Amino acid sequence: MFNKKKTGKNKILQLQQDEDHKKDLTPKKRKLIIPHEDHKKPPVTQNTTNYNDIDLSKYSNDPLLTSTNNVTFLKQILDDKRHLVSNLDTTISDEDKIIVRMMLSIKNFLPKPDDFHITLTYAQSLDSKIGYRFKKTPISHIETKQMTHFLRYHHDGIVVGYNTFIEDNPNLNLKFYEDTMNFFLKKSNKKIIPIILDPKMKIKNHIKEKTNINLKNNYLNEKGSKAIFVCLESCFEKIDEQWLDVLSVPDEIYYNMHELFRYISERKPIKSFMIEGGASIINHMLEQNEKDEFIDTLIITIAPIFLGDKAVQVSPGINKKLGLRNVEWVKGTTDTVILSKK
Ligand SMILES: NC(=O)C1=CN([C@@H]2O[C@H](COP(=O)(O)OP(=O)(O)OC[C@H]3O[C@@H](n4cnc5c(N)ncnc54)[C@H](O)[C@@H]3O)[C@@H](O)[C@H]2O)C=CC1
Ligand SMILES: Nc1nc(O)c(N)c(N[C@@H]2O[C@H](COP(=O)(O)O)[C@@H](O)[C@H]2O)n1
Repeated sequence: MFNKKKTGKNKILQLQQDEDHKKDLTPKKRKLIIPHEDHKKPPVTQNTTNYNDIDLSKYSNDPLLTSTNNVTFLKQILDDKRHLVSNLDTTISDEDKIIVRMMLSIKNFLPKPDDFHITLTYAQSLDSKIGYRFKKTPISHIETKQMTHFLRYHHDGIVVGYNTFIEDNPNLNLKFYEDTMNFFLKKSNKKIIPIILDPKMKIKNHIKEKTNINLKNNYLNEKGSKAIFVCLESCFEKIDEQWLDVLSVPDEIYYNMHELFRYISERKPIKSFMIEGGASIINHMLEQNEKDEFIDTLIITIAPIFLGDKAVQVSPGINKKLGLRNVEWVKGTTDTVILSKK
């Protein structure tokens, strides 16, 4: 994941990696087959419309849409272009589609079935900010948001820190699945498991005070899985709530992120973890990854915005330059996504 200093053995290793990296960059004409439930049906009348011609701006002037608007926005696109989308059972070139191209670009960065895998992913501004306090801050464009949901689809568990749970009241589900993914993936009842890192078990008081919790509503309305709150063994208390389980972790393991995820995966049906944030969790992971390369994939969406000094910042506590290797960039309409793997 990170480039090591080029000395002695490391230098050879790095040169080898550079060579491998060059190979990765060799332009290839990829044949893109979209998994689709109608895939085997004979092609319907070929439509020559280029998806790059879709005028996204007519749906909204502001690329910074809220999650809810994103869904509406997407529905509009799909409704308008349904006749085209239903023809996706042909082989297509990646120039032809905007959202599809994003999803396909991350194919080589996805977890392999049944492998233990850790993905760290988040969306940031140009000034490395990931949101305002207590205000769910849309950063990603519709395409990159879609890509994130596609990523979610390929993981068993989605992880956030307690502050993100409190400040964003997130859904952490596959809400775009029904809207879009049906067009790209075989139908499945796949649900991702929300995991909240809550060492001190603050959830105990929170549920007494707050009733409108999206994770709870989603579970009760069958729109999401039962959440797992992960706490320190020394802080464990029983909670009798249908929508959540509490997993206690030995105190000496808890803050070692690699060991923590291994511990969870040995006790829950979760092999692949997608960690979305917030800043403390991201910083901590990046810092620990420098010594123990446990992050398999790092995917950062960079949006063409500044959020300013009041926003929450990602900046690991390191005192040296840290580079990524095995890097690919994917350019969207407004955002750019950087992908890196071990
Ligand atoms: N743009 C994006 O992609 C995302 C943005 N966010 C934003 O991040 C902000 C929250 O970030 P933070 O305040 O930094 O909180 P956070 O979400 O990182 O949670 C921090 C809390 O997690 C717990 N924790 C458990 N293990 C930990 C560990 N190893 N290291 C650090 N904390 C650990 C502690 O209770 C700690 O107080 C919110 O404003 C949210 O909107 C969150 C996720 C993604
Ligand atoms: N990929 C991405 N782009 C943004 O613009 C974001 N604000 C976030 N935030 C993360 O997504 C969570 C919200 O998830 P739901 O849409 O409610 O399922 C939020 O809590 C952050 O983790 N991510």
